[in-house]
Amino acid sequence: MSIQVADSSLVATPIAPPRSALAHIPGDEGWPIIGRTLEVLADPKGQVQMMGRTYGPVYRSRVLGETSITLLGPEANELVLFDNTKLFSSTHGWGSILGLLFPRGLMMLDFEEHRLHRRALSVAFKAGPMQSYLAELNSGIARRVAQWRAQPGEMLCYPEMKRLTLDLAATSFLGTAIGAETAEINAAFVDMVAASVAPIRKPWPGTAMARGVKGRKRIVAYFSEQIPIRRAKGGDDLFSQLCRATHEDGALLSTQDIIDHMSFLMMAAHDTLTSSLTSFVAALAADPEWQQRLRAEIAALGLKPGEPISFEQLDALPLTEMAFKEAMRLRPPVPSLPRRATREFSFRGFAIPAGTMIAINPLHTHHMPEIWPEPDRFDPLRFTDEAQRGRHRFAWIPYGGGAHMCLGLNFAYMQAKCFAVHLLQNLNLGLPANYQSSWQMWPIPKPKDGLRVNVTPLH
Ligand code: HEM
Repeated sequence: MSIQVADSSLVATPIAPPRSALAHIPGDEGWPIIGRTLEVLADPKGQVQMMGRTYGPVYRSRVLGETSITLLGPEANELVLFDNTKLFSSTHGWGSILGLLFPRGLMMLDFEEHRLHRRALSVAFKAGPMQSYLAELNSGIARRVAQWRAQPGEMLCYPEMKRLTLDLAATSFLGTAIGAETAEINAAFVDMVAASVAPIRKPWPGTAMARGVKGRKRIVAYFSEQIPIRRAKGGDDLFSQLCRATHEDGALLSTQDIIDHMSFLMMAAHDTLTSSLTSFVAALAADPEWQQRLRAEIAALGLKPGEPISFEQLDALPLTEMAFKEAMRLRPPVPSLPRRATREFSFRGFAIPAGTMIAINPLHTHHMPEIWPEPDRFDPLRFTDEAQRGRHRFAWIPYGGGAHMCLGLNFAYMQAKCFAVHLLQNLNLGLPANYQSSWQMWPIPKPKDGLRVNVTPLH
Protein backbone atom coordinates (compact mmCIF):
# COMPACT_ATOMS: atom_id res chain seq x y z
CA MET A 1 0.00 0.00 0.00
CA SER A 2 1.43 3.42 -0.75
CA ILE A 3 0.18 6.94 -0.53
CA GLN A 4 -0.61 8.95 -3.62
CA VAL A 5 0.98 12.34 -3.44
CA ALA A 6 2.44 14.70 -5.94
CA ASP A 7 6.23 14.33 -6.03
CA SER A 8 7.98 17.65 -5.30
CA SER A 9 9.74 17.32 -8.61
CA LEU A 10 6.32 17.40 -10.28
CA VAL A 11 5.63 20.87 -8.88
CA ALA A 12 6.65 22.64 -12.08
CA THR A 13 10.31 23.63 -11.76
CA PRO A 14 10.22 27.42 -11.74
CA ILE A 15 12.52 28.74 -14.46
CA ALA A 16 14.82 31.57 -13.36
CA PRO A 17 13.76 34.81 -15.06
CA PRO A 18 16.24 36.57 -17.39
CA ARG A 19 18.47 39.01 -15.48
CA SER A 20 16.84 41.89 -17.35
CA ALA A 21 13.52 41.03 -15.65
CA LEU A 22 15.09 41.95 -12.30
CA ALA A 23 16.81 45.14 -13.45
CA HIS A 24 14.16 47.36 -11.80
CA ILE A 25 15.24 46.14 -8.36
CA PRO A 26 18.07 48.22 -6.87
CA GLY A 27 21.34 46.41 -6.26
CA ASP A 28 24.76 45.50 -7.55
CA GLU A 29 25.66 42.16 -9.14
CA GLY A 30 29.41 42.71 -8.85
CA TRP A 31 31.92 41.15 -11.23
CA PRO A 32 31.04 39.15 -14.36
CA ILE A 33 30.71 35.41 -13.61
CA ILE A 34 31.68 35.44 -9.90
CA GLY A 35 29.33 38.29 -9.02
CA ARG A 36 29.68 39.26 -5.35
CA THR A 37 30.57 35.75 -4.13
CA LEU A 38 34.03 36.64 -2.79
CA GLU A 39 32.81 39.68 -0.83
CA VAL A 40 29.95 37.68 0.67
CA LEU A 41 32.24 34.80 1.65
CA ALA A 42 34.71 37.21 3.27
CA ASP A 43 32.19 39.17 5.34
CA PRO A 44 28.56 38.07 5.00
CA LYS A 45 27.21 40.30 7.77
CA GLY A 46 29.11 43.39 6.63
CA GLN A 47 28.01 42.79 3.03
CA VAL A 48 24.32 42.39 3.75
CA GLN A 49 24.38 45.42 6.07
CA MET A 50 26.16 47.51 3.43
CA MET A 51 23.76 46.39 0.67
CA GLY A 52 20.75 47.09 2.93
CA ARG A 53 22.05 50.57 3.76
CA THR A 54 22.86 51.36 0.12
CA TYR A 55 19.89 49.81 -1.71
CA GLY A 56 17.21 49.27 0.94
CA PRO A 57 15.48 46.15 2.30
CA VAL A 58 14.84 44.61 -1.15
CA TYR A 59 18.02 44.34 -3.15
CA ARG A 60 19.54 42.48 -6.10
CA SER A 61 22.86 40.67 -5.90
CA ARG A 62 24.70 37.81 -7.59
CA VAL A 63 26.26 35.00 -5.53
CA LEU A 64 27.36 31.47 -6.51
CA GLY A 65 26.46 31.96 -10.14
CA GLU A 66 22.89 33.17 -9.74
CA THR A 67 21.19 36.53 -9.48
CA SER A 68 19.02 36.64 -6.37
CA ILE A 69 16.83 39.07 -4.50
CA THR A 70 17.44 39.50 -0.78
CA LEU A 71 14.51 40.55 1.42
CA LEU A 72 15.50 42.05 4.78
CA GLY A 73 13.71 42.35 8.11
CA PRO A 74 11.11 40.45 10.18
CA GLU A 75 8.22 41.19 7.78
CA ALA A 76 10.20 39.65 4.92
CA ASN A 77 11.01 36.64 7.09
CA GLU A 78 7.33 36.20 7.88
CA LEU A 79 6.28 36.50 4.24
CA VAL A 80 8.79 33.90 3.07
CA LEU A 81 8.67 31.44 5.98
CA PHE A 82 5.02 31.58 6.97
CA ASP A 83 4.09 31.33 3.30
CA ASN A 84 0.42 30.41 3.66
CA THR A 85 -0.14 30.73 -0.11
CA LYS A 86 2.65 28.31 -1.13
CA LEU A 87 4.57 31.00 -2.94
CA PHE A 88 8.08 29.91 -2.01
CA SER A 89 9.68 26.60 -2.94
CA SER A 90 12.25 25.16 -0.56
CA THR A 91 13.00 22.31 -3.01
CA HIS A 92 14.07 24.77 -5.68
CA GLY A 93 15.76 27.14 -3.20
CA TRP A 94 18.01 24.61 -1.44
CA GLY A 95 18.24 22.30 -4.47
CA SER A 96 21.43 23.67 -6.01
CA ILE A 97 23.20 23.57 -2.62
CA LEU A 98 22.04 20.27 -1.14
CA GLY A 99 20.29 18.43 -3.97
CA LEU A 100 23.18 16.22 -5.09
CA LEU A 101 24.08 14.84 -1.65
CA PHE A 102 20.84 15.09 0.29
CA PRO A 103 18.10 14.62 -2.31
CA ARG A 104 14.58 14.38 -0.93
CA GLY A 105 15.55 15.20 2.66
CA LEU A 106 12.59 16.77 4.47
CA MET A 107 13.71 20.34 3.79
CA MET A 108 14.02 19.42 0.12
CA LEU A 109 10.31 18.60 -0.19
CA ASP A 110 7.55 21.11 -0.84
CA PHE A 111 3.95 21.70 0.15
CA GLU A 112 1.58 18.69 0.46
CA GLU A 113 4.27 16.06 0.02
CA HIS A 114 6.40 17.86 2.60
CA ARG A 115 3.49 17.96 5.06
CA LEU A 116 2.92 14.21 4.77
CA HIS A 117 6.57 13.32 5.28
CA ARG A 118 7.00 15.79 8.14
CA ARG A 119 4.06 14.20 9.91
CA ALA A 120 5.55 10.70 9.46
CA LEU A 121 8.97 11.82 10.77
CA SER A 122 7.58 13.67 13.77
CA VAL A 123 7.05 10.39 15.71
CA ALA A 124 10.81 10.26 16.20
CA PHE A 125 10.69 13.61 18.07
CA LYS A 126 7.94 12.81 20.56
CA ALA A 127 8.62 12.69 24.32
CA GLY A 128 9.18 8.89 24.52
CA PRO A 129 11.94 8.64 21.88
CA MET A 130 13.45 11.94 23.09
CA GLN A 131 13.92 10.44 26.55
CA SER A 132 15.93 7.58 25.16
CA TYR A 133 18.10 9.96 23.08
CA LEU A 134 18.69 11.96 26.28
CA ALA A 135 20.07 8.84 27.99
CA GLU A 136 22.68 8.54 25.21
CA LEU A 137 23.46 12.28 25.36
CA ASN A 138 23.94 12.16 29.13
CA SER A 139 26.41 9.29 29.04
CA GLY A 140 28.31 10.49 25.95
CA ILE A 141 28.67 14.06 27.25
CA ALA A 142 29.63 12.97 30.79
CA ARG A 143 32.36 10.74 29.34
CA ARG A 144 33.80 13.53 27.20
CA VAL A 145 33.69 16.15 29.97
CA ALA A 146 35.58 13.72 32.22
CA GLN A 147 38.30 13.52 29.53
CA TRP A 148 38.52 17.33 29.37
CA ARG A 149 38.73 17.46 33.18
CA ALA A 150 41.64 15.08 33.09
CA GLN A 151 43.51 17.40 30.70
CA PRO A 152 43.07 20.92 32.06
CA GLY A 153 44.54 23.88 30.21
CA GLU A 154 43.94 25.25 26.74
CA MET A 155 41.53 23.37 24.49
CA LEU A 156 40.58 23.98 20.87
CA CYS A 157 36.83 24.12 21.20
CA TYR A 158 35.47 23.72 17.65
CA PRO A 159 37.14 20.40 16.76
CA GLU A 160 36.14 19.04 20.18
CA MET A 161 32.49 20.04 19.60
CA LYS A 162 32.54 18.50 16.15
CA ARG A 163 33.84 15.20 17.48
CA LEU A 164 31.39 15.23 20.38
CA THR A 165 28.37 15.99 18.20
CA LEU A 166 29.39 13.32 15.73
CA ASP A 167 29.85 10.69 18.44
CA LEU A 168 26.55 11.64 20.08
CA ALA A 169 24.76 11.38 16.74
CA ALA A 170 26.23 7.91 16.21
CA THR A 171 24.66 6.63 19.44
CA SER A 172 21.43 8.65 19.67
CA PHE A 173 20.63 8.55 15.93
CA LEU A 174 22.03 5.17 14.93
CA GLY A 175 22.06 3.26 18.25
CA THR A 176 24.91 1.73 20.18
CA ALA A 177 24.64 -1.38 17.97
CA ILE A 178 26.57 0.45 15.24
CA GLY A 179 29.78 -0.50 17.13
CA ALA A 180 32.87 -1.04 15.02
CA GLU A 181 31.42 0.66 11.95
CA THR A 182 31.12 4.02 13.77
CA ALA A 183 34.42 5.46 12.55
CA GLU A 184 33.82 4.49 8.93
CA ILE A 185 30.23 5.77 8.88
CA ASN A 186 31.24 8.99 10.64
CA ALA A 187 34.03 9.58 8.09
CA ALA A 188 31.66 9.00 5.15
CA PHE A 189 29.17 11.33 6.71
CA VAL A 190 31.75 14.08 7.40
CA ASP A 191 32.73 13.91 3.69
CA MET A 192 29.08 14.39 2.68
CA VAL A 193 28.63 17.40 4.94
CA ALA A 194 31.89 18.98 3.77
CA ALA A 195 30.85 18.48 0.14
CA SER A 196 27.47 20.11 0.68
CA VAL A 197 29.20 23.46 1.26
CA ALA A 198 32.18 22.96 -1.11
CA PRO A 199 32.63 25.71 -3.72
CA ILE A 200 33.20 23.21 -6.61
CA ARG A 201 29.77 21.71 -7.21
CA LYS A 202 30.81 18.90 -9.63
CA PRO A 203 32.22 15.56 -8.40
CA TRP A 204 35.52 15.96 -10.29
CA PRO A 205 38.29 13.60 -9.12
CA GLY A 206 40.10 14.85 -6.03
CA THR A 207 37.39 17.34 -5.05
CA ALA A 208 35.40 17.48 -1.81
CA MET A 209 32.30 16.80 -3.93
CA ALA A 210 33.80 13.53 -5.27
CA ARG A 211 34.55 12.44 -1.67
CA GLY A 212 31.02 13.46 -0.67
CA VAL A 213 29.43 11.39 -3.45
CA LYS A 214 31.56 8.40 -2.41
CA GLY A 215 30.54 8.98 1.23
CA ARG A 216 26.88 8.99 0.21
CA LYS A 217 27.32 5.60 -1.50
CA ARG A 218 28.75 4.16 1.75
CA ILE A 219 25.94 5.65 3.85
CA VAL A 220 23.27 4.43 1.43
CA ALA A 221 24.77 0.92 1.56
CA TYR A 222 24.83 0.98 5.37
CA PHE A 223 21.23 2.14 5.74
CA SER A 224 19.95 -0.26 3.05
CA GLU A 225 21.54 -3.22 4.77
CA GLN A 226 20.35 -2.14 8.24
CA ILE A 227 16.69 -1.28 7.52
CA PRO A 228 15.38 -4.87 7.50
CA ILE A 229 17.48 -5.67 10.59
CA ARG A 230 16.12 -2.67 12.51
CA ARG A 231 12.57 -3.46 11.45
CA ALA A 232 12.94 -6.97 12.82
CA LYS A 233 14.83 -6.09 15.99
CA GLY A 234 13.41 -2.72 16.99
CA GLY A 235 15.46 -0.23 19.01
CA ASP A 236 15.06 3.19 20.60
CA ASP A 237 17.47 5.17 18.42
CA LEU A 238 16.20 7.65 15.82
CA PHE A 239 17.03 5.39 12.87
CA SER A 240 15.04 2.49 14.36
CA GLN A 241 12.13 4.89 15.00
CA LEU A 242 12.09 5.88 11.33
CA CYS A 243 12.26 2.24 10.24
CA ARG A 244 8.94 1.75 12.03
CA ALA A 245 7.39 5.13 11.13
CA THR A 246 4.28 5.10 8.95
CA HIS A 247 2.36 7.48 6.73
CA GLU A 248 -1.22 8.50 7.53
CA ASP A 249 -2.54 5.41 5.70
CA GLY A 250 -0.42 3.09 7.84
CA ALA A 251 2.18 2.32 5.13
CA LEU A 252 5.79 2.15 6.33
CA LEU A 253 8.19 4.71 4.88
CA SER A 254 9.96 3.18 1.88
CA THR A 255 13.61 2.11 2.11
CA GLN A 256 14.60 5.01 -0.14
CA ASP A 257 12.63 7.50 1.98
CA ILE A 258 14.33 6.29 5.17
CA ILE A 259 17.77 6.60 3.56
CA ASP A 260 17.03 10.12 2.31
CA HIS A 261 15.51 11.29 5.60
CA MET A 262 18.25 9.77 7.77
CA SER A 263 21.08 11.26 5.68
CA PHE A 264 19.40 14.65 5.77
CA LEU A 265 18.60 14.52 9.50
CA MET A 266 22.19 13.71 10.37
CA MET A 267 23.41 16.57 8.21
CA ALA A 268 20.81 19.01 9.59
CA ALA A 269 21.85 18.19 13.15
CA HIS A 270 25.59 18.01 12.75
CA ASP A 271 27.05 21.34 11.69
CA THR A 272 24.25 23.35 13.31
CA LEU A 273 24.86 21.79 16.73
CA THR A 274 28.64 22.01 16.38
CA SER A 275 28.35 25.68 15.48
CA SER A 276 25.76 26.65 18.11
CA LEU A 277 27.51 24.81 20.96
CA THR A 278 30.81 26.47 20.02
CA SER A 279 29.11 29.88 20.05
CA PHE A 280 27.57 29.01 23.42
CA VAL A 281 30.98 28.09 24.90
CA ALA A 282 32.57 31.22 23.36
CA ALA A 283 29.93 33.45 24.97
CA LEU A 284 30.21 31.80 28.40
CA ALA A 285 34.01 31.70 28.38
CA ALA A 286 34.01 35.45 27.72
CA ASP A 287 31.41 36.18 30.40
CA PRO A 288 32.27 34.76 33.87
CA GLU A 289 29.17 36.35 35.39
CA TRP A 290 26.71 34.56 33.11
CA GLN A 291 28.73 31.39 33.44
CA GLN A 292 28.23 31.59 37.22
CA ARG A 293 24.51 32.34 36.89
CA LEU A 294 24.02 29.21 34.79
CA ARG A 295 26.13 27.18 37.20
CA ALA A 296 23.89 28.30 40.08
CA GLU A 297 20.77 27.40 38.09
CA ILE A 298 22.23 23.95 37.38
CA ALA A 299 23.28 23.46 41.03
CA ALA A 300 19.66 24.12 42.06
CA LEU A 301 18.68 20.90 40.22
CA GLY A 302 20.41 19.06 43.07
CA LEU A 303 22.10 16.46 40.87
CA LYS A 304 24.81 14.30 42.44
CA PRO A 305 28.21 14.33 40.63
CA GLY A 306 27.83 12.47 37.33
CA GLU A 307 24.07 11.97 37.78
CA PRO A 308 22.21 12.34 34.46
CA ILE A 309 19.72 15.18 33.99
CA SER A 310 16.20 13.81 33.53
CA PHE A 311 13.85 14.78 30.71
CA GLU A 312 11.53 16.57 33.18
CA GLN A 313 14.41 18.63 34.64
CA LEU A 314 15.18 20.17 31.24
CA ASP A 315 12.33 22.63 31.83
CA ALA A 316 13.96 23.88 35.02
CA LEU A 317 16.81 25.61 33.15
CA PRO A 318 15.28 28.84 31.78
CA LEU A 319 18.48 30.91 32.06
CA THR A 320 20.49 28.23 30.27
CA GLU A 321 17.92 28.21 27.48
CA MET A 322 18.01 32.01 27.22
CA ALA A 323 21.82 32.03 27.08
CA PHE A 324 21.80 29.41 24.30
CA LYS A 325 19.18 31.43 22.40
CA GLU A 326 21.30 34.55 22.71
CA ALA A 327 24.37 32.68 21.42
CA MET A 328 22.31 31.71 18.35
CA ARG A 329 21.06 35.25 17.92
CA LEU A 330 24.65 36.45 17.69
CA ARG A 331 25.72 33.64 15.37
CA PRO A 332 22.75 31.89 13.75
CA PRO A 333 23.99 28.49 12.51
CA VAL A 334 22.03 28.96 9.26
CA PRO A 335 22.81 32.61 8.46
CA SER A 336 20.70 32.84 5.30
CA LEU A 337 17.79 30.82 3.90
CA PRO A 338 17.06 30.39 0.17
CA ARG A 339 13.73 29.89 -1.58
CA ARG A 340 12.53 30.15 -5.19
CA ALA A 341 9.35 32.04 -6.06
CA THR A 342 6.75 29.74 -7.65
CA ARG A 343 4.68 32.72 -8.88
CA GLU A 344 5.12 36.45 -9.34
CA PHE A 345 4.65 38.42 -6.12
CA SER A 346 5.28 41.90 -4.84
CA PHE A 347 7.00 43.07 -1.68
CA ARG A 348 7.46 46.69 -0.56
CA GLY A 349 6.26 47.88 -3.96
CA PHE A 350 8.62 45.75 -6.06
CA ALA A 351 7.19 43.19 -8.49
CA ILE A 352 9.32 40.04 -8.30
CA PRO A 353 8.84 37.50 -11.13
CA ALA A 354 8.17 33.76 -10.81
CA GLY A 355 11.37 31.69 -10.69
CA THR A 356 13.41 34.34 -8.85
CA MET A 357 15.87 33.06 -6.25
CA ILE A 358 14.96 34.71 -2.94
CA ALA A 359 17.12 34.96 0.19
CA ILE A 360 16.18 35.98 3.69
CA ASN A 361 18.87 36.62 6.25
CA PRO A 362 18.64 35.66 9.95
CA LEU A 363 22.17 37.01 10.53
CA HIS A 364 21.04 40.47 9.43
CA THR A 365 17.71 40.43 11.29
CA HIS A 366 19.44 39.27 14.48
CA HIS A 367 21.65 42.37 14.43
CA MET A 368 19.07 45.04 13.60
CA PRO A 369 19.74 47.70 16.28
CA GLU A 370 16.10 48.86 16.26
CA ILE A 371 15.10 45.38 17.48
CA TRP A 372 18.24 44.39 19.38
CA PRO A 373 19.88 47.44 21.03
CA GLU A 374 23.68 47.05 21.20
CA PRO A 375 23.34 44.08 18.86
CA ASP A 376 26.87 42.73 19.37
CA ARG A 377 26.52 42.46 23.15
CA PHE A 378 25.76 39.03 24.71
CA ASP A 379 22.67 39.57 26.86
CA PRO A 380 20.45 36.53 27.50
CA LEU A 381 17.90 38.76 29.27
CA ARG A 382 16.67 39.74 25.81
CA PHE A 383 14.72 36.47 26.01
CA THR A 384 12.74 37.01 29.21
CA ASP A 385 8.96 36.90 28.61
CA GLU A 386 8.77 40.60 29.29
CA ALA A 387 11.58 41.55 26.91
CA GLN A 388 10.00 39.45 24.17
CA ARG A 389 6.56 41.03 24.52
CA GLY A 390 5.83 43.15 21.46
CA ARG A 391 8.84 41.86 19.52
CA HIS A 392 8.02 40.67 16.00
CA ARG A 393 7.68 36.87 16.04
CA PHE A 394 10.01 36.61 13.02
CA ALA A 395 12.72 38.82 14.58
CA TRP A 396 14.56 35.77 15.96
CA ILE A 397 14.68 32.90 13.47
CA PRO A 398 17.69 30.61 14.03
CA TYR A 399 15.36 27.66 13.46
CA GLY A 400 13.49 29.23 10.55
CA GLY A 401 9.69 29.28 10.90
CA GLY A 402 6.44 28.14 9.29
CA ALA A 403 6.08 24.77 7.57
CA HIS A 404 9.83 24.06 7.42
CA MET A 405 10.66 25.22 10.95
CA CYS A 406 13.45 23.04 12.34
CA LEU A 407 12.03 19.65 13.28
CA GLY A 408 14.97 19.00 15.60
CA LEU A 409 14.81 22.16 17.69
CA ASN A 410 13.79 20.34 20.88
CA PHE A 411 16.64 17.91 20.29
CA ALA A 412 18.98 20.91 19.94
CA TYR A 413 17.78 22.50 23.22
CA MET A 414 18.04 19.12 24.93
CA GLN A 415 21.62 18.58 23.77
CA ALA A 416 22.62 22.16 24.68
CA LYS A 417 21.14 21.90 28.20
CA CYS A 418 22.56 18.45 28.85
CA PHE A 419 25.94 19.74 27.65
CA ALA A 420 25.76 22.84 29.91
CA VAL A 421 24.86 20.69 32.94
CA HIS A 422 27.86 18.36 32.63
CA LEU A 423 30.28 21.06 31.48
CA LEU A 424 29.51 23.77 34.02
CA GLN A 425 29.29 21.38 36.98
CA ASN A 426 32.83 20.23 36.26
CA LEU A 427 34.79 22.96 34.56
CA ASN A 428 35.41 26.65 34.64
CA LEU A 429 35.76 28.25 31.20
CA GLY A 430 37.98 31.18 30.34
CA LEU A 431 39.75 32.77 27.39
CA PRO A 432 43.52 33.25 27.06
CA ALA A 433 44.71 36.76 28.00
CA ASN A 434 44.07 39.39 25.31
CA TYR A 435 42.48 36.81 23.06
CA GLN A 436 39.80 37.75 20.54
CA SER A 437 38.45 34.94 18.38
CA SER A 438 37.72 35.66 14.75
CA TRP A 439 34.79 33.90 13.05
CA GLN A 440 33.97 32.81 9.54
CA MET A 441 30.20 33.34 9.35
CA TRP A 442 29.25 31.61 6.09
CA PRO A 443 28.05 29.02 5.15
CA ILE A 444 27.97 28.05 8.85
CA PRO A 445 29.58 30.11 11.64
CA LYS A 446 32.87 28.69 12.80
CA PRO A 447 35.88 30.18 14.65
CA LYS A 448 38.77 30.54 12.20
CA ASP A 449 41.37 29.30 14.70
CA GLY A 450 39.13 26.67 16.35
CA LEU A 451 38.47 28.89 19.43
CA ARG A 452 41.04 28.64 22.22
CA VAL A 453 39.36 28.07 25.58
CA ASN A 454 40.98 27.50 28.99
CA VAL A 455 39.29 24.74 30.95
CA THR A 456 39.95 24.40 34.71
CA PRO A 457 38.45 21.68 36.94
CA LEU A 458 36.12 23.20 39.52
CA HIS A 459 36.71 20.98 42.53
C1 HEM B 1 20.99 24.53 17.01
C2 HEM B 1 20.77 23.59 16.14
C3 HEM B 1 19.93 23.74 14.91
C4 HEM B 1 19.63 24.85 14.16
C5 HEM B 1 20.06 26.27 14.42
C6 HEM B 1 18.79 24.42 13.06
C7 HEM B 1 18.29 25.27 12.09
C8 HEM B 1 17.37 24.89 11.13
C9 HEM B 1 16.75 25.78 10.18
C10 HEM B 1 17.04 27.26 10.04
C11 HEM B 1 15.89 25.06 9.44
C12 HEM B 1 14.93 25.57 8.36
C13 HEM B 1 15.60 25.88 7.06
C14 HEM B 1 14.66 26.48 6.06
O1 HEM B 1 13.50 26.78 6.35
O2 HEM B 1 15.11 26.71 4.94
C15 HEM B 1 15.98 23.69 9.89
C16 HEM B 1 15.27 22.65 9.35
C17 HEM B 1 15.39 21.35 9.78
N1 HEM B 1 16.15 20.88 10.84
FE1 HEM B 1 17.27 21.99 12.08
N2 HEM B 1 18.60 23.08 13.16
C18 HEM B 1 19.27 22.63 14.27
C19 HEM B 1 19.33 21.33 14.74
C20 HEM B 1 18.65 20.28 14.18
C21 HEM B 1 18.68 18.94 14.71
C22 HEM B 1 19.41 18.51 15.97
C23 HEM B 1 17.91 18.18 13.88
C24 HEM B 1 17.58 16.72 13.94
C25 HEM B 1 17.71 15.98 15.00
C26 HEM B 1 17.39 19.05 12.84
C27 HEM B 1 16.56 18.67 11.83
C28 HEM B 1 15.97 19.53 10.92
C29 HEM B 1 15.05 19.10 9.89
C30 HEM B 1 14.56 17.68 9.64
C31 HEM B 1 14.70 20.24 9.17
C32 HEM B 1 13.76 20.32 7.97
C33 HEM B 1 12.37 20.64 8.45
C34 HEM B 1 11.36 20.74 7.32
O3 HEM B 1 11.75 21.02 6.19
O4 HEM B 1 10.19 20.53 7.62
N3 HEM B 1 17.86 20.32 13.06
N4 HEM B 1 16.88 23.62 10.94
